[in-house]
Amino acid sequence: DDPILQRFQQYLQIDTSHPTPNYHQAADFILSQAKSLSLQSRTIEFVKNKPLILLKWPGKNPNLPSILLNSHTDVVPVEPHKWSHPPFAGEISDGNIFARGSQDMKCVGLQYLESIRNLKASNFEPLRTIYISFIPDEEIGGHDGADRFANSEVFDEMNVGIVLDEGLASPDESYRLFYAERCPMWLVIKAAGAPGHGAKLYDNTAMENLLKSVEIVRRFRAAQFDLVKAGLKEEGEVVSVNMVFLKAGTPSPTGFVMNLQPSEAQAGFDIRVPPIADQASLERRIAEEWAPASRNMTFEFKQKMSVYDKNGRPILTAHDGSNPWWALLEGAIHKANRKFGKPEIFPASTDARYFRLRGVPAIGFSPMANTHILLHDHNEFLNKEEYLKGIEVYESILEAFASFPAETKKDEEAIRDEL
Ligand code: MET
Ligand SMILES: [Zn+2]
Ligand SMILES: [Zn+2]
Repeated sequence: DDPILQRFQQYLQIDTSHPTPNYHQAADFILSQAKSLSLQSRTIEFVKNKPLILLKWPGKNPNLPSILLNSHTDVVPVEPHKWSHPPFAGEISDGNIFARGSQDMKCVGLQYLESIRNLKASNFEPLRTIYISFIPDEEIGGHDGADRFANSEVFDEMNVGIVLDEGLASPDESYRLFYAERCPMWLVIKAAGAPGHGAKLYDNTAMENLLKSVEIVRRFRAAQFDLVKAGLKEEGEVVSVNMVFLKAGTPSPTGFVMNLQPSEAQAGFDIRVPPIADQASLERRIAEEWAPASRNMTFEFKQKMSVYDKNGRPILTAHDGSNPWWALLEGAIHKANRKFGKPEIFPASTDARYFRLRGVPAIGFSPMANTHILLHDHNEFLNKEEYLKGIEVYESILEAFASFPAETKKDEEAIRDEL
């Protein structure tokens, strides 16, 4: 009956899973929390019925670039019957809190707020303004969420100097820190071919055309995976390709027509491309080898983002001496008696890329050590001690970030503009 855990459970109990996330209920909950914390709040609907909640804790020097703590309110769907605990109850069993979103990423959203609650209770006053955003639609690409937000006047006026966004759990004792992420390319390839009798052997059927491609894609996948298995590359440094659907056949009332070779077949792939990869050559490979017109194939992208910014530079956040926030973050984690690994490229995708694209440094971090990676999996859970420890860690981070005096280039510019 710890009120901190009860608040986390309350948030987890709101079903914000796609395709029908209950965003309004989540918004009401966040707003009630903001009220209890005396934070300023506003609700912005860049797209109707997709509220974004923006909270603000004003700093003593409002001219300094601010800190943005970002999280998404939506979660991926569940197959409830495959869960050992109901996915929207937030039940605690053996000290583990079970729910969709317990790792990805309702934990982080509420840890931000709980750390602010503690800092306020200790009379901490931030030098820099702290914003906390709760954003819709991350799990379906962020187009009506972070993309709109990062490109809005609201965002410009916030003068954000650093964004914190989600990371990944770590099975060992070291937290993981992310300076970049792979970009999604969701590819559908389609094969066409002459239909015919199920008993006839002939060339150029849709199924054969598709399977040749699937074989080629699988070879590429294996080669990339081998680099990781051999320890030559990290997970986030290779191109991942996974087949996520196969669709073909002529439906019948009892299943599929068995003596007819279909005239169309398609397959879908979730591809993730690191910012250090040659995306253009991958696209050529897709057009020439994975879906060649010569084999009666076509392709389309359901989602595609460039790994480069408008100047052709890979989208990443500096993690060397040129980015003082990185050292501050490491120092703050250290001060909270936790360890961290070397900077990584996030293997999936997050909203952070939209902020990085605007030239704002963004670090991916979810304070979950000693934790199985269960995001998007059945029985997602987070240990309650680990959750509580994360709150402490954010206190340490916010103390460091919000007290950071004017030393970055952007700070100097802000102060010069003011004079
Ligand atoms: N965060 C989700 C993922 O990585 C959605 C990203 S949008 C393509 O799958
Ligand atoms: Zn997430
Ligand atoms: Zn996710």
